[in-house]
Amino acid sequence: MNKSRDGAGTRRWVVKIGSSLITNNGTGLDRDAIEKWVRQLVSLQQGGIEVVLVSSGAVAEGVKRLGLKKRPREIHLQQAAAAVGQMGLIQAYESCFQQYGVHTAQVLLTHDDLSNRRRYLNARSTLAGLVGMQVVPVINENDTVATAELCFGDNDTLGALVANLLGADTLIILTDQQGLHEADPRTQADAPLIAEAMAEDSRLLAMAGGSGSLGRGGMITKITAARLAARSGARTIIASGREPDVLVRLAQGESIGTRLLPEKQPMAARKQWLAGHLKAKGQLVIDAGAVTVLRESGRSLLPVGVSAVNGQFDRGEMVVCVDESGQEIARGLVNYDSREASQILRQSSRQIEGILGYVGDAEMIHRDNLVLTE
Ligand SMILES: Nc1ncnc2c1ncn2[C@@H]1O[C@H](COP(=O)(O)OP(=O)(O)O)[C@@H](O)[C@H]1O
Ligand SMILES: N[C@@H](CCC(=O)OP(=O)(O)O)C(=O)O
Repeated sequence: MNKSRDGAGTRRWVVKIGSSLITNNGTGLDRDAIEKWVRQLVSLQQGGIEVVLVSSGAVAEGVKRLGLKKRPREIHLQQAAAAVGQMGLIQAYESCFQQYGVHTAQVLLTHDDLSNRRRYLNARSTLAGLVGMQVVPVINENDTVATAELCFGDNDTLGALVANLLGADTLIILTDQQGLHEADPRTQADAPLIAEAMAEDSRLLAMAGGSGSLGRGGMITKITAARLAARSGARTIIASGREPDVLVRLAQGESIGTRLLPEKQPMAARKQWLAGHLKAKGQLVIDAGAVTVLRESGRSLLPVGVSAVNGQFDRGEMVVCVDESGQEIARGLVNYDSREASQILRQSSRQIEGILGYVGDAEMIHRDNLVLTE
């Protein structure tokens, strides 16, 4: 088996910690448990794995801080509790990571942030910048602005969308059960654990029940998240966050919990997603040198290779790259809007700042966001 599929050689992991797990019997945060996960996350990072954390717990901590008896039913009060509790959640992670000299960054996202093309690229660049500097992003849903229609509804989905965004190879969902069982262990204690399945396996959803009292998604959203993560080639592991050294052991390739596998490897899947799911908004005409570089070396498209810009598009939208005879060569997510692209075409990347007045990306389209037309 490919090493990167088996834990030890894996490069980028999104680890999601659920509400049911992070609370101490429903009363605020379980700081001892947070300490343990942080120690493991630092050890993964030291082992060369880029780590991004998606953590729930804001509402649970807010409920405790506000002295409420239980999670309020009204959405606006849940949002208020989340705003209060997020302070404690971030404080807990920040202080634990600081013991190891590791910086953390608070990132609050909504679904809208990741479906809007410009914000998608911005979120991607910021998160990639953070992990590149060995900072651990601690992501949560932006509950203050996420309304019922807009919100992720659960952080499992958020974890999967972040895995898509960053091209992560693994999404780990830590929860309060050993993994996905053939039936909800709360109602059927002896239901066997599923060790491995394809994320798309249609039998899985029938096994999943709803959430416990604290979480929102239950197993249904974890399976849906695994399917979403698989679209960009990430495998998902659902495991118990109470299992000693669970993250470290997973990184060593130990089989713990439930593995839900994608059909395709990350890069192939991401490119298929790019090619198939987005509508092209404009066109870049590229010169013969750029055609060769794209086709033969798989490199990024630089402004210097662009000879004309057709149509109107925003940063982050899909554009088609054609050669000077109009034949399609590739398509990809463009780093500049059509007005900026027209200003910097045929220019070297070093000149972008002088022309636009700010430092943007060196590439017109980064190679990770570019798909060659067959
Ligand atoms: N088939 C299943 N296997 C395991 N757990 C299940 C299953 N169906 C439903 N569940 C429930 O899902 C819960 C975990 O989901 P949830 O409460 O949303 O957790 P989290 O807050 O970690 O996301 C478990 O406590 C369990 O009772
Ligand atoms: N943003 C909320 C999300 C909670 C949530 O959906 O939790 P989970 O059951 O872990 O998917 C919080 O931090 O409390």
